[in-house]
Amino acid sequence: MTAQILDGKATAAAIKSELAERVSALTAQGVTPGLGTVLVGQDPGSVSYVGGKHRDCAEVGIASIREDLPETASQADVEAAVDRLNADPACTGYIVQLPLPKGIDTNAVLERIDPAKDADGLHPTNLGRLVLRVSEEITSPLPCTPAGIVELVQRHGIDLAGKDVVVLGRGTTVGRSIGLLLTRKDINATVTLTHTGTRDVAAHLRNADVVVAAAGVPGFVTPEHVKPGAVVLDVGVSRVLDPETGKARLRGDVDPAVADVASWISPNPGGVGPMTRAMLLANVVDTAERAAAAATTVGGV
Ligand SMILES: Nc1nc(=O)c2c([nH]1)NC[C@@H]1CN(c3ccc(C(=O)N[C@@H](CCC(=O)O)C(=O)O)cc3)C=[N+]21
Repeated sequence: MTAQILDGKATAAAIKSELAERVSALTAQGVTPGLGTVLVGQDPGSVSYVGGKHRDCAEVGIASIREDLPETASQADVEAAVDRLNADPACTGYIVQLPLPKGIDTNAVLERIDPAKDADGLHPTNLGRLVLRVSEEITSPLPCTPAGIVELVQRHGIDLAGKDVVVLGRGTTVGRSIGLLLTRKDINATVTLTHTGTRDVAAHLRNADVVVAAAGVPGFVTPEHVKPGAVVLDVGVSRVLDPETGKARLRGDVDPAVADVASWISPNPGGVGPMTRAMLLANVVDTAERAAAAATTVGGV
């Protein structure tokens, strides 16, 4: 068996064209959504992701605002950049690129983001809303990678209701939040979160209907780990040195041979990464639409 491909690139392109229409409608009302980014330092991965986000914005008509700070930036410098974006009416949503350099208190920075402008959905208020709302509609920004995974799977016609999902990794952007989304009543999956303290990760993996691999360990998930017919999402991104070329290349958490066992697999690159970026744009458009609606309500009836 060879798995079918969860095509993140094509799905993200479809979402971007839907968003471009909503951006046109907003622009016609005199509102231009604007994405801000705070980038501290010159980590090649972060520089490339942030660049990609601004290219995506240009594609759908979202304005871009950049705050690029040196590696040596202090806590106060980073917080001042956050304050500028909070105050800037041209910025309707923004992200602080993670990880921040050592010595910066990441949680203090994330908590300083105006929750109404939180394009990453990582502000405690927005994560808290996700905790509180199990069946009600969610009208606050969702964490981009979990939202992108759900969208990718659903747009390929896969139903997650009743499925056993095993998540690898307890990072902020994926592992710790995806269960909140997958266990909502409209999705209804059962979620097991595994991490470096889990006694027998392989045993959990072998029982999973769906694997979300976000451990950041290249090639961690092998064919022996995967139940035949399982759906496998490869979220991890590591840069590894290719011994043949001597150049760094991207490697996911999933051994490509898993495609012989799984029913569906997300390629990496070309899977969850482009979906994460599309969901970031969706959050920016959503927040801009809400801000426009609030402005109309205040001025009108
Ligand atoms: N505040 C914050 N929010 C994030 O969402 C965030 C972050 N910090 N820090 C780092 C991780 C990682 N991340 C990726 C996004 C897109 C791709 C992506 O589009 N990758 C392409 C390949 C890109 C390439 O070739 O370099 C792909 O998978 O096809 C990858 C990784 C977002 N993150």
